[in-house]
Amino acid sequence: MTTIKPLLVVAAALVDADGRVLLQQRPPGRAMAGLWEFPGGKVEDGETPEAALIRELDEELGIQTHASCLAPATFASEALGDRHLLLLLYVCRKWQGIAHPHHATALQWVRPNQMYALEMPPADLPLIGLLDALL
Ligand SMILES: Nc1nc2c([nH]c(=O)n2[C@@H]2O[C@H](COP(=O)(O)OP(=O)(O)OP(=O)(O)O)[C@@H](O)[C@H]2O)c(=O)[nH]1
Repeated sequence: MTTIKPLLVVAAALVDADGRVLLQQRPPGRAMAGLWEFPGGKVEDGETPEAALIRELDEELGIQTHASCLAPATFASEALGDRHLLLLLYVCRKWQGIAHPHHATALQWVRPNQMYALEMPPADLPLIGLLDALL
């Protein structure tokens, strides 16, 4: 029997005062290059999901937030190569600093209904309608 190891990833829908959400574009030379994704990344051993997301937001965007500002919103479950991706999506409306693309090719602020026109990872597609209904 094949054993499938889950891959735990956390990501944030950072929402601004106008209800727009921050997406970042994956850089060239990596899996899913050019696609637009929510900032975040893998949860490392010994980390809580919230600590991982706070770390990733600082590393990727240079913004700081707190676990109390991360509201669990929804999740995605999708085959990813020989792993199975479980992506926990949080909504965050409060942070310090201005987001800059430290790793991404570009950033953009979009309303959820504008995401349908963007190329996003397959796991993210079911999240669009859920975010649209939630925000
Ligand atoms: N951050 C983020 N990752 C996503 C999204 N959707 C999605 O399928 N993923 C996948 O979840 C994993 C995120 O981990 P990561 O960003 O640390 O992984 P990576 O492969 O880019 O970096 P690595 O060099 O650390 O392995 C990637 O396989 C990525 O393709 C999303 O909206 N945001």
